[in-house]
Amino acid sequence: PVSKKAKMRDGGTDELDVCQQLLGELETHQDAWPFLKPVNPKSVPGYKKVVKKPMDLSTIREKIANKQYSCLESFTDDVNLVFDNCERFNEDDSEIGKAGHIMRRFFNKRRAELLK
Ligand SMILES: Cn1cc(C(=O)NCCCNC(=O)c2ccc(F)cc2)ccc1=O
Repeated sequence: PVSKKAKMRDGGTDELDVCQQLLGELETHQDAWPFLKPVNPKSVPGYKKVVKKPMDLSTIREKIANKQYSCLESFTDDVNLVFDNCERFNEDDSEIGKAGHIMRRFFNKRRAELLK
């Protein structure tokens, strides 16, 4: 496979490669289940009022496909939005709250590794 160093040859495509690599790893993580699809406001009372900017991994996948991310930073902002929304709405010691913390730590670790 392409070496990590080569990944950071030039801005554009390489950053997009890193986004796709990271998103794939988030989607297949065992604790990703709360974040795979948009939260259904009908089945989660209060969510619509509390969470002003909903975001989830399938929406991020769609945005990548539609070339809506200009750089790794704009992609990172949406990933962080997923986990910030989660912290806002869920107790830290709840199942979904714990999954959010695990997934955020995993994302930050893998992003740092891929940028080395
Ligand atoms: C991020 N967030 C999610 C929920 C939530 O209830 N989300 C639906 C989870 C139900 N989804 C599954 O159980 C599932 C999904 C995919 C899969 F492959 C297996 C199981 C509530 C508050 C909140 O802040």
